[in-house]
Amino acid sequence: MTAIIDVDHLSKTYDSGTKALDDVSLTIEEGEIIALLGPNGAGKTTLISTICGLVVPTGGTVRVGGHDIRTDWRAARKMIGLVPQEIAIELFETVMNTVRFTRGLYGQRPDDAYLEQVLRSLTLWDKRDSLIKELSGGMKRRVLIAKALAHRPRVLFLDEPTAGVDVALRREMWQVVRRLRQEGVTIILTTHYLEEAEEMADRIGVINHGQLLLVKPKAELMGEFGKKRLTIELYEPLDAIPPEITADRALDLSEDGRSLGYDYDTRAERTGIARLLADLSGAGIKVRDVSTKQSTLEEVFLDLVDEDEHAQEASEPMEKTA
Ligand SMILES: Nc1ncnc2c1ncn2[C@@H]1O[C@H](COP(=O)(O)OP(=O)(O)OP(=O)(O)O)[C@@H](O)[C@H]1O
Repeated sequence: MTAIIDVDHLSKTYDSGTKALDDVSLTIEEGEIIALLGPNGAGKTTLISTICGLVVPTGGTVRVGGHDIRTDWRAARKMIGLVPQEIAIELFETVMNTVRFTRGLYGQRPDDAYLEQVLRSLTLWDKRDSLIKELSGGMKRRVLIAKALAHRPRVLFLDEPTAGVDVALRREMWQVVRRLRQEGVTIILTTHYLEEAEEMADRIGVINHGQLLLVKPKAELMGEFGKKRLTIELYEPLDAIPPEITADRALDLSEDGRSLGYDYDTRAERTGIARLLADLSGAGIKVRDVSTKQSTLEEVFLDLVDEDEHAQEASEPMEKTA
């Protein structure tokens, strides 16, 4: 695969003094779907807006298809489509005219055959002559995608594509995005829905305080940071875990004393499960059932952000309490 976007040591400090991006470097391969996760105010929109040339960086460079977004912005922008967070479109215009107009804005020749293909792929073709104000919220969102695709970009940015959208519509949007990827469009999306990233992304980037904490293939992220929890149900309740069992293990006993919880790292060469079960048996503790649960992306994400918060706190100078 070849890199279509190359972000190198990008920084942005707004005039207000807010440091929204702090030395972000990121390479995005052609044809992938990458999800950017981060809490409110982490810098996701700023990163997208800077790559799209809407926000001027205070440091670093961005190249899109080899074109620098500042010195060669016309060529860079042609390759990009942006679906913004807010629905802001002319309500008294038809769907078809809306996308035609956007194509014109990019200085491209009319190409109704291509726009028909776009509207069909977004199941908007039947609505081509409807006014935007007559459409449902989900259809309006799809018009935003159609607009972003009107000039045939190779990279599509989706800023929280399903914020405030119901579950059925969210799944529909996911299908739309997958279809676009099949057509070869590279997709960068920001989301607050971990399920969305888990469902769709090839790679996941986590942003906090303007810094890119990591970017990893989804499977690797889940495997590397994922922990598993083993639950051991007991025949007889325990008042406390015998000391010879606790040893140096991360074990906990449920309130009713009927089950033991054991957290282990999926990366570890030895999980210690066999030894734990042997020790339980040796102590005469009979096991009724065992089950395991893999941590979700949500838990992995919260752990990462939490770790970063602690690291930030530790690096901040202590306030004087005079
Ligand atoms: N135009 C602006 N002027 C000044 N500060 C801004 C501007 N836009 C964003 N910020 C600040 O920069 C930081 C990053 O904001 P940004 O919108 O990029 O975060 P985000 O991760 O997209 O957040 P959310 O998930 O809430 O959309 C925040 O502290 C925000 O208040």
